[in-house]
Amino acid sequence: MPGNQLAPDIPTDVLGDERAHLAQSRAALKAMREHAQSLSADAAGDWVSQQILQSLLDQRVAALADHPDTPLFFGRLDREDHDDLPGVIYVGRRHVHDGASRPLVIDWRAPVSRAFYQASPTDPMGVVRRRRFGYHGGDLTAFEDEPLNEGADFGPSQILTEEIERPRTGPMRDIVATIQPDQDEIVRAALTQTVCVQGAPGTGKTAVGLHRAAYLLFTHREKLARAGVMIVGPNKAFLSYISSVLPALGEVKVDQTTVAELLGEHDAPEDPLVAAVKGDARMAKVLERALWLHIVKPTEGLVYTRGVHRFRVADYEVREMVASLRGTTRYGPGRAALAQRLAHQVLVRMEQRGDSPDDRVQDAVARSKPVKQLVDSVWPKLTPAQVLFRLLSDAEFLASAARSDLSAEEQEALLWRKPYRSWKSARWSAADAALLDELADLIERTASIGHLVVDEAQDLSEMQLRALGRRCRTGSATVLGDLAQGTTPWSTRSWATVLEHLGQDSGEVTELTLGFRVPREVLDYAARLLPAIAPDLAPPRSLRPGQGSLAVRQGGEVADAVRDALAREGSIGVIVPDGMAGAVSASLDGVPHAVLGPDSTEEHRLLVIPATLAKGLEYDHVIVVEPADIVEAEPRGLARLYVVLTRAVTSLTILHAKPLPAQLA
Ligand SMILES: Nc1ncnc2c1ncn2[C@@H]1O[C@H](COP(=O)(O)OP(=O)(O)OP(=O)(O)O)[C@@H](O)[C@H]1O
Repeated sequence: MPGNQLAPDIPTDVLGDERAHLAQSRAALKAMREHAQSLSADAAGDWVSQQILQSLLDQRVAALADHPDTPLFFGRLDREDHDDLPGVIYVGRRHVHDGASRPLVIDWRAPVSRAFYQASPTDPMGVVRRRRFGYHGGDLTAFEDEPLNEGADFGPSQILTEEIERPRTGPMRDIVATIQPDQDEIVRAALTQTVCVQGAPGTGKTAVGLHRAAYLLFTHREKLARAGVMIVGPNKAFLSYISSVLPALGEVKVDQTTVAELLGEHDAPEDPLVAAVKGDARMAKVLERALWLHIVKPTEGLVYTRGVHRFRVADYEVREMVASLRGTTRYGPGRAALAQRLAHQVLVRMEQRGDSPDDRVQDAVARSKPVKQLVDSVWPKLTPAQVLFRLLSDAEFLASAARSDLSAEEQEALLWRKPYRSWKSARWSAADAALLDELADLIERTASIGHLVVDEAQDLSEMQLRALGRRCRTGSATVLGDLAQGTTPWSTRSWATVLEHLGQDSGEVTELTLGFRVPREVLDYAARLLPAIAPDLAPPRSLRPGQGSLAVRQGGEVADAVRDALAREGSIGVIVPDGMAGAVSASLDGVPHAVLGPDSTEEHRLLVIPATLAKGLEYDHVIVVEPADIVEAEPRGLARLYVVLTRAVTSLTILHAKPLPAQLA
């Protein structure tokens, strides 16, 4: 029996039977949806409960929508029959059952579906035969059978090959039908396990991160519905590119955001060297000291008057209270605690006089004017902006906060050349945003969510990682990235360091090594840059041979290369040095296209892409203009070029007038 069977030589009655099962499943899903629509929220007692129930019912109805352009299932397992589960299982995007609660399709995330991704001739996991379906629109068009009980290996799946060779149009699609065993391991790792994935370009890191979010939401629905799941990507254009994947998997309640959106959209320009100091984790200690330096040693006690009586708390007692609170609480709650302790001491005095005040009296004393005045003078109310403003404008204050943690040169670099007049008029940089966030957390605890997925994590500063780490302090994270694609002044060289600053030291580092995007010829060419940018990484491997996918032309015109690409199928990205975007766009006069911006969300078949925005994206045909200028433009220009050269799915054309960088020549 052949390992693979594909249309057109398949027995049509097999496909006919499978189509009948699909039709039956569709009808059952329709009935499930109609049933959900018929349920009323009126049963809930009060108005608020009715609204909540109605919203849950609406979500349920939306989740039961049938998408006519994808079939309800993409795989089938025929199992050895020695448990309670059905002998035949159809694996799809969601559960579907008939009127008698008999499962017709089982969610890909259910434990029993795992064998669809993991079973192999050496470990069949109770599966006799795995069937994968090919489809066009919503219709089944082919199938491929793998007998798993015969011990023989059956080469690469043609359905997978067709899926990854398919021309790309529009936003990223889910990969649920073709998740590979090593990817599946990551997707299904336990919720408590933080996973860090190092992977060469196109190995599916982003795809895996998104599917992991969907898997966790399914498996721990109740917990994560409460605690929340968040995806953090490099910019809005990237988020727009990945935005359809989770909704297609039925998950609509996941926050997808950028670091800038999360920490505050501050963008005052800044010297990269200054940004690098601000991004260093040593700043955490400096900020902590800067905040607590605002506490003033109490020199006076408290006098509280009630009627004709005066109650005193001596200055040394106030000093003791402040000393005992310092370091045991965050700054904000510390203020409230000091007020309560002062009030408590007043109550003790009242009791010593023979009064018997209750808790309400203590609260009233804590809120009274003399207590507030004393707390404000000793433990002043502060905002993050006030503290950072002082730190960046007052050399003496910076020196006392920095101690020996920052060198004199580093302190000098941190101080604003032209200080702002007040914290209210200060303009903050992206690096400042992480410092403000650190201070905010020192003042009041940041709430933690259940699970955080961080993409392109190699580009985050230590302080940004700390900011993200706080947001999953009591949860876990999926950290995705590629050390070779680090382009910021602070890009990391080690995942252990990333996990440490994220506060997830026990995270497990794993690697994806097989590329699904970039043709081998292109990937091998780009990998010539690796010894210069990430000498410790092994060269990436590609699943796709892609003969003839690479063209390097000296003196070629962009318009000609674009015309050739337009004659073929699929999307086209013209990636240019940032400064050339306008000129290249002008040279395409009359050819419909758009220039990608950091906030772009519309779709275009032909895009001009500034090199610094290309990260994470992919196009069928990529035209890279003037690599030497891309390298020249920034300190980690070679890494930027590596990113740019690895965006192509089908073809890469390089146009250059200047000599190519030595590594590529
Ligand atoms: N198992 C798979 N089956 C089909 N397609 C896949 C699979 N894994 C990844 N892909 C596809 O490969 C392409 C690259 O995936 P993805 O963008 O997730 O890679 P990445 O590792 O994040 O790349 P980069 O480092 O360049 O950002 C995407 O089109 C994705 O859909």
